[in-house]
Amino acid sequence: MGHVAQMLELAKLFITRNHQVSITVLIMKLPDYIDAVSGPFVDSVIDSSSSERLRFFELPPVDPTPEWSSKTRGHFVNRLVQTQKSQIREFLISQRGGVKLVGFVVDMLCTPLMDVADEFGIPSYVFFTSPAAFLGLMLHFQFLEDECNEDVKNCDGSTTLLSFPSYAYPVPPNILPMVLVDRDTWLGRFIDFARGYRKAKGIIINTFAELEIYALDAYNNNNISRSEQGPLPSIYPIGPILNQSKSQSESEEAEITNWLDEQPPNSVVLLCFGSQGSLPTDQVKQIAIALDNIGCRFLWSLRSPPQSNNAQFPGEYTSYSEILPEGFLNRTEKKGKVVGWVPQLKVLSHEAIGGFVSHCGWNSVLESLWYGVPIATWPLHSEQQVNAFQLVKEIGVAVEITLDYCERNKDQPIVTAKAIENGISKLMETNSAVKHEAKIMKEKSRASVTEGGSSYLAFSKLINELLKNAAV
Ligand SMILES: O=c1ccn([C@@H]2O[C@H](COP(=O)(O)OP(=O)(O)O[C@H]3O[C@H](CO)[C@@H](O)[C@H](O)[C@H]3O)[C@@H](O)[C@H]2O)c(=O)[nH]1
Repeated sequence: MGHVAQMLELAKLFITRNHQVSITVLIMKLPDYIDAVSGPFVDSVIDSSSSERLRFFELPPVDPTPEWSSKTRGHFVNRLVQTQKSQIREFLISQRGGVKLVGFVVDMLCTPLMDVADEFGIPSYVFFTSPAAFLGLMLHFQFLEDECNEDVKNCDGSTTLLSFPSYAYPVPPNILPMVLVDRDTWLGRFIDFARGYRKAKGIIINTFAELEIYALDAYNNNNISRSEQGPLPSIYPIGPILNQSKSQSESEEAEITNWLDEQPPNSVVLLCFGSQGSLPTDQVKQIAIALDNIGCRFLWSLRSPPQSNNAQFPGEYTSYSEILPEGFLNRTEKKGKVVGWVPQLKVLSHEAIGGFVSHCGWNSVLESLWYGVPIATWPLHSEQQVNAFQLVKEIGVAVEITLDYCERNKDQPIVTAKAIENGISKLMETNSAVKHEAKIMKEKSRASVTEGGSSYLAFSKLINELLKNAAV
């Protein structure tokens, strides 16, 4: 979701900002048992957004296959990429003699598809939906591999802090993304993605200059690369691009917003762990105990483990009493609400929200800062641990519940109710430094996309470059 929604928003931004450009979005839905959230979401976006200048082209899906499991995932992804390449090739052939194709924009995890654009002489641009600091780290992966960096190899056990050009502070090795540790399945693939970034004509990134000063300076000064690798492509920090699409019915949304309307300003803590975020039952219980003890108002988006297929989205329980401590829902009825999916952007915009316990997916971070809501970090997977670290140490808009809760260990440690209570109390303190910083970032994020702001200008530059491609 964190990639699909933003790609669609980027497409909309292109046609709003320029009247010459038109966009075709190529999209392939995955079988429901891999991803049941984005399929219905994409359908609703297609219905509401298609226009003469914004077309959607659905690539036929790869056969549903029994191959999908954590062991065979790599093989499945290879097959997926090969299928997509041949389908995109056919699509491009069908466009010959029609409009001039000025650019091919690929998601940050789809760069192998750039080969097809190369065959047709179309310049490729990468759309990077994670922070610029993480882009720097990805571009650094190859060195770590080449140098067989022992600290990184043993990062689960090591405590030696590691310096990376795109992070302002040395990084504890145990928070590095799983892909660096899982050498057999993922590292090679991520190094390949990063090779794609170097080959691209430009990297469009969903961040803004004022938020990631350190990482963007490191990139622009070419500190991330080695001289033999040549200069990096132009980078376009054009964010924040926010997920404006609706993924719920009016009545489902209203149930939540009506409840928020009844709460005092800045009194409610939102807990939401992203589109895929689910936690083990024991962990859910600890959160409930913390909320019970702390007595703070809360809105909790509670999703079940992905293997369950209960409700509209896998990841929702049919009954919360299955999992929550006895009597919890009754005891907290007046001050708390437990739901499945939340209309997150709308919720964050509500004056009742005073803080956000988040998995630190980058879109959630940008959405929170857009409304000046401070964050308590609870990263789960992907690059979320390093995002959390950056938010706490460098940007100063978040307090830490945990920085290293992750899927890396089979025996996942449970964060105790006490630690959760401490984190939420700090988050909800009035006049705290993180609240203040989040408010400042709200102003900066809005200024960046207003005419003349840093992201506005970066987007103008991108469009000008695309139009120059049209002239070639
Ligand atoms: O109940 C929910 C849950 C999620 N969302 C929306 O779904 C999106 C989630 O995006 P994000 O916060 O980035 O989380 P993920 O979907 O987990 O994003 C993936 O992609 C991100 C961008 O690359 C990475 O930063 C994350 O680590 C990776 O997990 C956001 O727009 C949310 O507003 C809702 O509206 N309601």
